[in-house]
Formats: sequence, C-alpha cells, structure tokens
Amino acid sequence: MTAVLHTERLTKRYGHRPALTDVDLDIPPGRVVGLVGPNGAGKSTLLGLAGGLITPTSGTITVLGNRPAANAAHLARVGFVAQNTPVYPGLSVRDHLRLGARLNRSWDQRLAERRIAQVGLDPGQKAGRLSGGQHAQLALTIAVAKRPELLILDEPVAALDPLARNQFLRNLMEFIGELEVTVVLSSHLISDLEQVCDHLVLLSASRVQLAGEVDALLAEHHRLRAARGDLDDLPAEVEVITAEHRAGESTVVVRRAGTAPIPGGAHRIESVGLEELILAYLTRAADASVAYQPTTRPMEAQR
Ligand SMILES: Nc1ncnc2c1ncn2[C@@H]1O[C@H](COP(=O)(O)OP(=O)(O)OP(=O)(O)O)[C@@H](O)[C@H]1O
Repeated sequence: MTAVLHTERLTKRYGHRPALTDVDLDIPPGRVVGLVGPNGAGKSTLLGLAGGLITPTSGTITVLGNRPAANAAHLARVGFVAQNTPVYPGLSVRDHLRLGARLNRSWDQRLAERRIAQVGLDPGQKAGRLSGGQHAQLALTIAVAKRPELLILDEPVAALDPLARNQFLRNLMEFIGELEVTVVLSSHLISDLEQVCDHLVLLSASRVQLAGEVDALLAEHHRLRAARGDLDDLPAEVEVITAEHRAGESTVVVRRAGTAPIPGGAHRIESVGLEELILAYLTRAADASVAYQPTTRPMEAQR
C-alpha cells in the first residue's frame, strides 16, 4: 500500500536550531493521524513541510507520491488548515465559497453549503467579523470542499470553546467517512485526539519518539505494579518507558516487544490508555532533555 506521507531522515533547521531531526515516517492511506508533542516539538514544521510551505534542510518527504505542492494538480489533492489560515476580511463567507469554487476543479459546492449551514455560519457575514472559532470552521469548510485526499490540520480546535470543539470533531468524523480522506491533525488536547485518531505520531525535541497504529501501540504497552525493587531486572525485550516509586511500590509503564513474557515480579499487569501512553513518552523525553542540559550556573558562582 503506497504511503500518503513518506519521509526519510527528514530534517529541518532554522540556523543552528533543529526543528525536525532525522524523521522517518510512513502514513498509510485512510488513517486519522494525531500529531502530538510539547510546544516547539516540531509539529507545525512537519505539517508545513508536508504542505509545501517550507522546504527541508536535508532528507526527503513525499506526499501522495510526489514532492509537496509539486504543481497545481497536486495542490488540489491536499487540504491544509494552518493555525492561522488567512481569510479575506472584506469578503463574505459566501464570497469565500465562490472563490473556492473558482480555484478548485474538484470543488463540492453542496458539501460547502451544507457544512456552512450545519455550523451556523451566516453566508452574508464578512470574514473579518467572524470569531476565532467561526474563522476556523470557515477554513475547514474550504479545505474539505476541495475533496482532498489528504487533509492537514494544524491545531484546528485551539480557538474553539468546548461545545464548538465537540461539534467540530463530530463534523470532521462525518466528513472523513464521506470523503475517504487521510487526515493528519495536530493538537495538545489528547482527549480530543482519542475520539478521532487511529494513528499516532509523537514528536518531542524535534524527533519522533513514538509512531504507529493506536490499537497496536496500546496492545504493546502495559502498566506493571510491584513491590519496589521487584522490577529492577527486566529482560531486554521489556523496555521501561517511565517508572514511579511510591510508598514501597513501583509503577512502571513498559513496552513489550512481540510476545515477550511479562516478568513474574509484577503483581499487577494493567493496560494503559492513550493519554497515559502519550504522557509516559513525553515525560521520558523531557527527563532525557533535562539530563543532557548543560549547567546554567555561571562559572563564577561554581567556583
Ligand atoms: N520560522 C522560524 N524561524 C526560526 N525558528 C523557527 C521557525 N519556525 C519554527 N521555529 C523553531 O522550530 C522549532 C519547532 O517549531 P514548531 O512551530 O514546528 O513547533 P510546534 O511543535 O508546532 O510548537 P507549538 O505546539 O508551540 O505550536 C521551535 O524551536 C521553533 O522556535
């Protein structure tokens, strides 16, 4: 199956600052991919590279079998909603749909009008007068009405209130079903991603820390509880992601390769949820970056 998004050692630096380092990814078609990571992890950079807004420093990226934004026909196959997708303030919602129809050969006017009505946007309203949430809904409508094969959404729900967010995600799921589109969606709201994503990419400090199908990742990870010290000698196939020690008990999140047996020392083996899994990897990445931080004490004070 040809990957919708394929990268090999994809790297982007701004000056000396790495935004993305040696990223190898394969996103199969039909997935809804949640892209997560702390501020500055490289999420927007990855999405910008996929949308052809920026170019790599090294490595390669292909989108739908071609380089990003290769030509007009290729651009038409990708819908992109950035964090602050521009609209024309002086044009009405209806004008934006007209413009979309003129610029996109595969434009679906009925889909666009239905969506505008569903989310309660007034077609006569000037885009410059829309709220942040309404603005996001208009940008998404334009992106889906192109009937893209790949829909890239950079924190689309950040500006929405909880009710609008819920409505946005329900709408999105409806459209995903109808359009048979692959979606890559970045968000800090893990509970939202949990509702819609079947694939996960976790970035931290410019690198991919975890990637794969959500169900497979959840099946590979476990929470072990044991008396403190009983989990000190885990076999090599059982990788410790995070460990917490409290009141004589250790709680450890582990990744088990294949069918390697869980060690006998654990008195409880529990499954983990997506939020716990993501937090475990983010904690590990944050701990690693603290461990490698050079001391910030001035030389004078150290003497
Ligand atoms: N145009 C730019 N010029 C210089 N540095 C940049 C530029 N864009 C991003 N960066 C840097 O690249 C790194 C990754 O930024 P990016 O915006 O991709 O992160 P992010 O994961 O999307 O963050 P957030 O969750 O805050 O939106 C950061 O260190 C950021 O400061």
